Amino acid sequence: MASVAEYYAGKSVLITGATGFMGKVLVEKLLWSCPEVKALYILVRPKAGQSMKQRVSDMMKCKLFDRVREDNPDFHKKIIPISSELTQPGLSISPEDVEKLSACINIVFHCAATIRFDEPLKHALQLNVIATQELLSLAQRMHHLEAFIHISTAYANCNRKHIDEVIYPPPVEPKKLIESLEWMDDGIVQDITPRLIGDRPNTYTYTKALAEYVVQQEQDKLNIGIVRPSIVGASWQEPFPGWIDNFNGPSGVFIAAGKGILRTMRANNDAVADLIPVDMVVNLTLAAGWYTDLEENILPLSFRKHHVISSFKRNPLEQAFRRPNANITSNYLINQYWILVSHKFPAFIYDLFLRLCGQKPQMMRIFNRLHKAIGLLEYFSSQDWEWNSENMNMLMSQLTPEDRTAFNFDVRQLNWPEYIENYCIGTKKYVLNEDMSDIPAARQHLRKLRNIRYTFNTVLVVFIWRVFIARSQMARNIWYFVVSLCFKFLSYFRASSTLTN
Ligand SMILES: CCCCCCCCCCCCCCCC(=O)SCCNC(=O)CCNC(=O)[C@H](O)C(C)(C)COP(=O)(O)OP(=O)(O)OC[C@H]1O[C@@H](n2cnc3c(N)ncnc32)[C@H](O)[C@@H]1OP(=O)(O)O
Ligand SMILES: NC(=O)C1=CN([C@@H]2O[C@H](COP(=O)(O)OP(=O)(O)OC[C@H]3O[C@@H](n4cnc5c(N)ncnc54)[C@H](OP(=O)(O)O)[C@@H]3O)[C@@H](O)[C@H]2O)C=CC1
Repeated sequence: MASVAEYYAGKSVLITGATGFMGKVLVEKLLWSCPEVKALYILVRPKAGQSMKQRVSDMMKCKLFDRVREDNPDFHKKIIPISSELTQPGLSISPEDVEKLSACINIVFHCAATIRFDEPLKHALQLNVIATQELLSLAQRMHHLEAFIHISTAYANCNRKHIDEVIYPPPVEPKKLIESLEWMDDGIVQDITPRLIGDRPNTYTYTKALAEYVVQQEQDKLNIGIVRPSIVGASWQEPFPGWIDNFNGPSGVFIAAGKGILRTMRANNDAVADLIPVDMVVNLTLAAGWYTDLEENILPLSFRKHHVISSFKRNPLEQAFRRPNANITSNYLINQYWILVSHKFPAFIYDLFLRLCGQKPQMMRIFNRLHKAIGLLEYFSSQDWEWNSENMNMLMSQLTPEDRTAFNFDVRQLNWPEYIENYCIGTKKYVLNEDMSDIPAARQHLRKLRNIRYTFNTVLVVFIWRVFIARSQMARNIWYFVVSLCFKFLSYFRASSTLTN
């Protein structure tokens, strides 16, 4: 059997979602590790006033492509953008482009999706399900297609506790749902969405489950592979440690914790996050494409510990609101208590301070957004799942020793503390665009915050003393009782230590 790089040599690959987080890393890795790949056709839409060409050209200037650029300054010649809006009929690909793709594509990687948890059902269905159907129809017209790899999510079946490497029956027949939603206006769809998604937490996981079923329906006609990554995080090693470019999933949580905004979160302490580095997911995806005869190919990975706070204390973010420190609890009431004491109260005080300085209050607004985001993630951080991963182990065993290094997806090799440290540094450098040379100033800022906290606590104690103790006889009695008890304990301790000596 050919090595992975040999397999991709001379092949034309079609990628959807290439401008996204995972798509970019996939494009880079293909160019780097499979330099003989013939062409990468990427489906791109114009966005935010930028033309498709401009977007692709900006993407290729990104630091992510540094090593590829150094190795081959003409690498962009292999990337062929195809204009496509996936929510439009026929994916709005021109007839000429359809012809071109039908004639040359060997492998399809379908990464595009809406991953928002609050996406209206109609839109999530349009992009995650209908567009997948359209892409499968296009794939069937491709004369030389060898594999169709669909990126799903390990949470597509999160309504189950144990998830096997199978496609479960869909919650509803996708065709029927599409037909019924067609005539409904957005208001009605919004009203019935909770009933439709049932025991799934959001439209994302619901539509991803439907998409898997839609893909499976074509398994007799195409070589299908489905990859189910769990929570995709910053890169582990490639192209360099810590690459991340968005606030999704854990990244937003990490940043909020690093900025000292997030001080409490509801999570199951025994199963913090099923995190997997993006480069491992990409390696796995490329290996899945190489192993084309596979019927289903479902590959979840998991992670349980976080070292976020200590990492941010070593490498602080600029202008933190408070010192990083987060309480993780599975208890609803304790969490609500900390939200009040550590989120809302400091936000209120800070906004009051801003108002007094004649500025616009902003902290409450930031916390409201944070609570919305954390609330949406809570379902995933508070539960534990068991995933079967036999196919992943089997795939690993099929790789040559060289490929096991070049396309490594063995999560056991990860040094998690080191990975999380690089992840946190990555959020600082690539998401927030902060300079590493500012770290001494950021540390100084944290020291200042610590001193402010000490001063604040002292003032608070004196205040409580004045208000509650100094004015009430009963409080004074309790206070004297506590002090005398401490005094007696100290005397006893001193006497007994003298006796021992
Ligand atoms: C202490 C250690 C604990 C460790 C413990 C970790 C446990 C961590 C468990 C995670 C568990 C995940 C499980 C995923 C499982 C999948 O399958 S991964 C798929 C992941 N998908 C996501 O994560 C998407 C979730 N995000 C969303 O749905 C939406 O962003 C939200 C949360 C509803 C917010 O929507 P919104 O209010 O409309 O805001 P949005 O338009 O997204 O963003 C507005 C702006 O704020 C920025 N922004 C977004 N989020 C943030 C943020 N958190 N902070 C600052 N700015 C932000 C955006 O970049 C954007 O900037 P502009 O582009 O406007 O300049
Ligand atoms: N991130 C994660 O933690 C996880 C992700 N996944 C799956 O991995 C895949 C990739 O996720 P990720 O890279 O994080 O997502 P991103 O949101 O970063 O990327 C989504 C991609 O889809 C494209 N896209 C969205 N809407 C359209 C449209 N209407 N027409 C054309 N293209 C469109 C986006 O293009 P544009 O730039 O134009 O918006 C972008 O390239 C998804 O299928 C997701 O379900 C699975 C598990 C976890």
